[in-house]
Amino acid sequence: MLELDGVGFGYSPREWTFRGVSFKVHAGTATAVLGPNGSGKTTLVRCAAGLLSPVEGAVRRDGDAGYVPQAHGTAFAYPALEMVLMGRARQVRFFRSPGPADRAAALEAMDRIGIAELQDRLFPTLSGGEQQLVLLARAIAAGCPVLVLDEPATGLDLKNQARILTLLRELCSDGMTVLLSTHHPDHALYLADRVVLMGGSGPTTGTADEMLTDGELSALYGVPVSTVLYDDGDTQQRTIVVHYGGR
Ligand SMILES: Nc1ncnc2c1ncn2[C@@H]1O[C@H](COP(=O)(O)OP(=O)(O)OP(=O)(O)O)[C@@H](O)[C@H]1O
Repeated sequence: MLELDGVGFGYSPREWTFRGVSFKVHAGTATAVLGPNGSGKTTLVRCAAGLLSPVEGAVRRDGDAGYVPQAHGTAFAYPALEMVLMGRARQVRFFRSPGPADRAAALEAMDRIGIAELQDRLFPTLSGGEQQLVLLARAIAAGCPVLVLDEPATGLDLKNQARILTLLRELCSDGMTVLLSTHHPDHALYLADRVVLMGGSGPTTGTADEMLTDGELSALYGVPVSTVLYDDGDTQQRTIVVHYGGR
């Protein structure tokens, strides 16, 4: 479980990035944070993960949160497996090196995401999408009950986006609490029970079904958006169509 209660944050004393954010993510469910560039999604998920302290309000979690940042360059040329092993830091006692169980957990996480073959590659030599997958494996290897992800699909090709969405659904089925920010309303429609919409007149929360409507999405992004149904195996799934304008 992850709960935000009246959370407000500002990078400077006189300016709020957002105020009054309240929502609860139950174990076994996912909540998606959506909004335009600069609306405060990264700031909000960093508050939720405990990486930023709210100026007001409270964040409550069942336990530690695994955090997946947007892929970023690092000065340290560690092999990918060592990057994933860093996720095990909580399990490794002071002055000890990671043991066989930690290596097994790291490899299992890489295998689950389908990137075991990258284990010996130096992290900075990986593509942006491959780095993103390694950072996800690191958070999964940590074994935390709460997973917070900042735009996890950014830089991923369509197959890897599908792989991550399927994996996140599986993790929810395993009982994990998932909060993610995303620029993909279709990913929120696929994955999330509830959404937080940033921007406009301030953050609003509700179920994905009631919030992700043509009207709300068009207003949120300032461009006409329609939701449409498609057959996805045995189920019908909603996705979005953006009206770019005819030529
Ligand atoms: N370290 C910082 N110091 C000062 N202002 C910051 C800092 N980080 C972000 N901001 C500002 O806070 C606001 C929210 O930024 P944030 O990165 O949370 O938005 P976002 O919705 O994640 O954006 P994007 O979709 O572009 O990634 C922006 O106006 C940004 O310029």
